[in-house]
Amino acid sequence: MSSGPAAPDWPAAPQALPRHQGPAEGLPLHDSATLRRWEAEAARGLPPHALMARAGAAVARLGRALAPHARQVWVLAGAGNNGGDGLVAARLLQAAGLRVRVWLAAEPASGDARWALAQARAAGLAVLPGGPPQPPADLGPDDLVIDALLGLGLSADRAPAGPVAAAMDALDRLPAGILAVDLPSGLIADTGGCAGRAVRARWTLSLLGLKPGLWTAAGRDHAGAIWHEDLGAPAPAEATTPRLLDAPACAGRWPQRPHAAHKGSQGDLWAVGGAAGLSGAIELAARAGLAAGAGRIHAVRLDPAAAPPSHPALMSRTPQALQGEALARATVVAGCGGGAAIGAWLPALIHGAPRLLLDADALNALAADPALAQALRLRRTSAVLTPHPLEAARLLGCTTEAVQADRLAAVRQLAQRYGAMVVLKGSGSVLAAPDGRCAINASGNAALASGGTGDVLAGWIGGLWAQGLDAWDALRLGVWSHGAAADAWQADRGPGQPLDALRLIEALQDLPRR
Ligand SMILES: NC(=O)C1=CN([C@@H]2O[C@H](COP(=O)(O)OP(=O)(O)OC[C@H]3O[C@@H](n4cnc5c(N)ncnc54)[C@H](OP(=O)(O)O)[C@@H]3O)[C@@H](O)[C@H]2O)[C@@H](O)CC1
Ligand SMILES: Nc1ncnc2c1ncn2[C@@H]1O[C@H](COP(=O)(O)OP(=O)(O)O)[C@@H](O)[C@H]1O
Ligand SMILES: [K+]
Repeated sequence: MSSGPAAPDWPAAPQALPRHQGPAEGLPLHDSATLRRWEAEAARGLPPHALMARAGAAVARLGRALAPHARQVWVLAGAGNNGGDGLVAARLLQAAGLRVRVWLAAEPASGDARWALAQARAAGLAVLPGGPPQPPADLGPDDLVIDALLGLGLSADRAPAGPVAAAMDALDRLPAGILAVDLPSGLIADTGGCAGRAVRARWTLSLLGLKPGLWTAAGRDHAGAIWHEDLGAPAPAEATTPRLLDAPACAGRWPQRPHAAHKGSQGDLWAVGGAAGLSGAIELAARAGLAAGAGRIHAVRLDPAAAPPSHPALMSRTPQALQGEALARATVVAGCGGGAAIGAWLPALIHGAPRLLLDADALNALAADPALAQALRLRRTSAVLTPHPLEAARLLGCTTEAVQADRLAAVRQLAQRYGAMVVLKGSGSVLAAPDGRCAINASGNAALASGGTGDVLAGWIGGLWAQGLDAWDALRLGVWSHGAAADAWQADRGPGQPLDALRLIEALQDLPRR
């Protein structure tokens, strides 16, 4: 082995997520500008190349742990520092006795990466820049591939072309597991979008900080299992950084149910919607509120011709019943299957309901009527909005593509514009409050992509909120546990199994409350 830095002095093994011991509000997720500042500050206090040496060593060590039966490793390195990390890992893996081949996109430009290349060559690795990316012919499923093509320095506005694109093509066709260095190449750290395309990794080792884009939009499909290595560099304090919403961040947040609890002490949930032909949505929301543990559940049908709820524990109500004392005590979930009729009831609900969640057609009514939006902003108590991307686009007056291109920006804008707490649903749901708090949900999967699961979410959050949680806690816990129930379902049955809305309610009931 060459005379590189002496044994790299990283402090701890990379951390697997989500088994972390993070802060109660969730692990911080850092944007790329903060990561760049963090990197520069850390580098100032360390000998030359130390950060890259630590990063490469962490990649090598994790690679060996994840692919313990690998006999050979193929490292694809770009010309930037991401490639430099890959070159360090290549050298260390070779020193550990593995057969290592390296493909390098081009001669590196930065001092750190040039140093890593020189070290790799001195260790006897044949690394010539360019040339077609040819995987080793006998690369097998137990072997390891390291994606060190592009990291934080990705230019998001151009799709990879030339040699890097050819390397990505080669990565698409491999039998072996891919470990992405810092980010799956092509994934945009801040948004989870792709610069035209991105590598699909089996694992990603996120360096220094965790990036929001690993958890939302396309991130979940490309990052695989996410690991973290902070390189021993203390994180900058960023009060408004989005937080990762995962099991540890929700532990101990469930509503309490004292021994002497009775239905009157566990809150009144009113689910308002149920236009003709859409009564299933209101029933799903009401059943989810019941499963969440709310004391009394009232299902309000806006159209008397709509079918009454079929579950015997649900009380069927007319909209006129929701006023006076009843309204003043109510947690109201409005809009599931509401049709156009919900609009007429919103002024009274916005004015009178102390806890109000708007979903589906209530959101469409809100988007169409500036007076409702103004009334919502003037409310003195919390409101929650639960749009999917199309509803969010209507509320913001933009396209769904614009919402999805930067989900964090969209949800923050919604929270500001409507003075409400908002969850923008979809793969990696993002949450924001008007005071700047923000989170990305780590749970959930495509089993939820079926009609009615959003109605369940609305009723489930409402049912938790009705039991005395504050609005942000109810929203966080509701969104995370909704996804966690789908994860538990999928863990039992394997991926690809859809989860219908009624089964989802059962899965929510089965979820341990810890
Ligand atoms: N910061 C940290 O936390 C730490 C950083 N570290 C590591 O450094 C990484 C960041 O390194 P970085 O800044 O050198 O950028 P990087 O990701 O290698 O990309 C630049 C290269 O990609 C190319 N390229 C860009 N866009 C492209 C596109 N669309 N399509 C095709 N090519 C494109 C670009 O080419 P060019 O624009 O010059 O043509 C250039 O060659 C970071 O992710 C982590 O791994 C650790 O060592 C220590 C802690
Ligand atoms: N691919 C996915 N990954 C994670 N969650 C998903 C996925 N697809 C859908 N969901 C979740 O399922 C729910 C669907 O809500 P919504 O689109 O309002 O459905 P509906 O209106 O039919 O009830 C949301 O909570 C959303 O976050
Ligand atoms: K990478």
